[in-house]
Amino acid sequence: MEDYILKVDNLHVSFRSHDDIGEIKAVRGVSFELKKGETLAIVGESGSGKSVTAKSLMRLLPKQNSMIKQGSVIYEKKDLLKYSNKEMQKIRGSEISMIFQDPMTSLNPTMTIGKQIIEGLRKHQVMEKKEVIKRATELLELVGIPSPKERMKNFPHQFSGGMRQRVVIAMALASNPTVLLADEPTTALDVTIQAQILELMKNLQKKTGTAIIIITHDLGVVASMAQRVAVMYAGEIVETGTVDEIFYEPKHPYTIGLLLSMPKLHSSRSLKLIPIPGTPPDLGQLPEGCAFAARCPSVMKVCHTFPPTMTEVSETHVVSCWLEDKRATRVERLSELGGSVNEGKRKVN
Ligand SMILES: Nc1ncnc2c1ncn2[C@@H]1O[C@H](COP(=O)(O)OP(=O)(O)OP(=O)(O)O)[C@@H](O)[C@H]1O
Repeated sequence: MEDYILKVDNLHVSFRSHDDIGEIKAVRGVSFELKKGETLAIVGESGSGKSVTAKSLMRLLPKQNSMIKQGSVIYEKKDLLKYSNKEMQKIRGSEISMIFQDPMTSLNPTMTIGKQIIEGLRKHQVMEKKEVIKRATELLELVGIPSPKERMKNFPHQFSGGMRQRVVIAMALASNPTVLLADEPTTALDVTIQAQILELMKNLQKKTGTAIIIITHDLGVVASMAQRVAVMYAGEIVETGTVDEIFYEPKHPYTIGLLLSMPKLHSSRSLKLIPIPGTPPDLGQLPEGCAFAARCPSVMKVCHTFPPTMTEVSETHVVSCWLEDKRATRVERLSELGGSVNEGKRKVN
């Protein structure tokens, strides 16, 4: 029996460029599985395609300039990419919910919080008025809003940023979704509130068994929330593994660079943060070989010519890098994180 709830296979998403002649390849062959009740983190630099991936699953991409070119998103044995808009509307917000970085994206500023939650509940279930009000109040209580009955009468601007995000979580979880997509849900919040919101999401997940995809560039969030991590670079997943595999045995030079450039994991002040030199490639003019080659401290000749394919490191750990590919001759491995490989030994069969 399949133990995944969602399976994304070879997803390709492009945008038409502003001048209307080029193609921006924002997502290029993304594949992953989400298991029941687990949390998968998608990490990567800004512009690596994390949000576009999540929005594709929800079919929330802008219609005017985006194209899902290839791939499938299997949920409940059916491909969501083949659903009609009407069918998708039924799934969205009920079986699959999404939380965005800015809670105001999901809230209507002109409607009271109570009315919005009630409308959300009624969209997906037939409920008596009294029952629906009771459920809405319970939801606000569940996410830690004090005096929920009174707060139902307030408008979004009468809540703080953290409280608004709690309301959005309450709305997203109102229908007990099987999958929750959380796109940078705590980025806009201060550290204490961030910790509270993450704790809240974890507790709710324990109760409901919801599987979560969390998009973040904060490795502290990954460590506290996720069991597995997918690392994205220039529209591709370059490495996937358990949190321990990614944090303690990263294989892709980009993952290593990402870990070294992030402050959250360094408890000791003496450790210097090392930014990844260079910038990601233009998604409208991608290089022939590996998209990371131009920035890679361990680059080999082959990397500039042929794109790498996925190599299995363990049952749970895969990486798309020539350094791990048996077809490339053995190269001197990085002696320490961030070190560079001896240029003279970079030869490929
Ligand atoms: N509406 C759009 N129109 C044109 N191109 C877009 C659009 N949205 C995204 N893109 C392209 O897709 C790329 C990936 O964007 P995406 O929002 O998925 O990045 P991200 O990894 O989520 O970054 P961030 O962490 O900053 O949110 C962008 O660099 C951009 O080139």
